[in-house]
Amino acid sequence: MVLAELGGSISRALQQMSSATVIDEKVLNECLNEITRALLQSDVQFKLVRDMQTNIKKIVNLDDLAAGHNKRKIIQQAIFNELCKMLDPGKPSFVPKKGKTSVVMFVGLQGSGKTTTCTKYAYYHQKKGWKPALVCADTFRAGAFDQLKQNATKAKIPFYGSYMESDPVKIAVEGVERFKKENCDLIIVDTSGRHKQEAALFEEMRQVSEATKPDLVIFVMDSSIGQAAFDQALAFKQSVSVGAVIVTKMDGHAKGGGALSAVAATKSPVIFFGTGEHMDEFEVFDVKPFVSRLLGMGDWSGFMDKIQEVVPMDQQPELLQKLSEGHFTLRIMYEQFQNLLKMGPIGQVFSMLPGFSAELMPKGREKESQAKIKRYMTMMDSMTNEELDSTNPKLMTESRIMRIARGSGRQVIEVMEMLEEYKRLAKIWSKMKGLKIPKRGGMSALSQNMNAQHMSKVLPPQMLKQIGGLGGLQNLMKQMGSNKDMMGMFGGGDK
Ligand SMILES: Nc1nc2c(ncn2[C@@H]2O[C@H](COP(=O)(O)OP(=O)(O)OP(=O)(O)O)[C@@H](O)[C@H]2O)c(=O)[nH]1
Repeated sequence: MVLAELGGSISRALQQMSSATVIDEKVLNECLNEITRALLQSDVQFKLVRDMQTNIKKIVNLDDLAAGHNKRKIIQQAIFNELCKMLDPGKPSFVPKKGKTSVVMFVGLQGSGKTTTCTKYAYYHQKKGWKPALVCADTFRAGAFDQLKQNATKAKIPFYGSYMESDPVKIAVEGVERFKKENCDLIIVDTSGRHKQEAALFEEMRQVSEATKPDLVIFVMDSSIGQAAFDQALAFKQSVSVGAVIVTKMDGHAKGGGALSAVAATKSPVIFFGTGEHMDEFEVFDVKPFVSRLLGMGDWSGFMDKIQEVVPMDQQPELLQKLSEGHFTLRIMYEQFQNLLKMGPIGQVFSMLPGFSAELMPKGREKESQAKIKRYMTMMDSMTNEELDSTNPKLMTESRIMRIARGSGRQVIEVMEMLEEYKRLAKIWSKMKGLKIPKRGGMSALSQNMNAQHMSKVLPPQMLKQIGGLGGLQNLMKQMGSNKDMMGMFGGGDK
């Protein structure tokens, strides 16, 4: 069962239970069985699911359920807490410090996405001002060095490897030494994989680890390996001292359950997850937002974080001011498109919003939307400053439209379509007029000042429908406001 479906199945099971007139043990058991089935289909290990069922039964008090309390919420909260508990190994992983040399070794089976993930990890830190370096100690797979070299060159990250040397330990040691001398603060060692767990692989891991003495060993796991996750993770943990997990390929038909099993097997936290083949399709793993997404509840804080990431802090007050004035120009639209493109795949961003499932923005359509945005921006590049900064649509005369089309090599009809899109957005923005702007806290503070009315006006209609209209949105926001844990989930509480 893919992630987006799990939330739906759990919601249905809860709905059925809350519509029963009397909630007795039998009804509760049926509901929990239904949820158990959904979790198993999402690849959560059988033993974990069984323990969770037992725990929930202990927590949920039947008398509370009968006394007119919100049964759904009580059980949903219990499931939420249990899943969070499963993903929390109780101790944090080693965290490298900027400016101080750390060696991080990556291990995992062939094809798990290890090499790709090494570069993503390096790139993520490089963007934050670190000085990372990559060492290719994978001498088993022909082409592994070329792949790492290509990725590293693209991201302008120094790398080390050899076409001639066949001893992975020797390469690893040489690479680490060289980058220590060059004062790199994050030395990443990519190791060999094998198609399956075999003694030779584990022996090689042990030797590389012994020789390079990594501060952290990261186990990379493909999220689509299903119920095999627990045993695979355990096998690696028994050979090298795995201290953290990265789960890859969480996009598309990913099942999230494997992550829970990997944590249980390695007693180490998941620290990042991969959501695509590109360098920036990589996210910090945060337990509460992840579980919230697993249960189809959205990840408001992740969405706001993305916005924080792409709208520079110094531009935020200005943008918020314009937002509150309902003053929307083509230039603002251009800047917002730029920000949107920086955010990465649009579907990935929208899937973080509560109630918005990935199904609404299928993979193929994302590319289409991005291409459209880029097309619009090319047309706007042919506009004058006056046109970009005006809110007066009358400036856009027929001859100007034809000129813009010619200048950007597009059809007149496409320019008109872009202007229609501008009008549609301007209308949405005009409804934001009068929104109270918080003095501090930028975008995330603003999100807490929005009321359901404001939100309903800016959300795409399709999405609003999915949440259950204005009523559904009000409920959702009430939940966000009335429950401390839920607040944490959506970024409003003391997470
Ligand atoms: N969709 C998707 N594909 C990914 C992700 N991470 C890696 N891949 C793809 O998975 C394939 C295997 O990735 P590699 O990085 O070559 O795998 P590896 O584990 O290093 O393989 P070995 O070097 O042989 O051990 C490549 O086609 C990657 O582009 C991800 O998060 N999502």
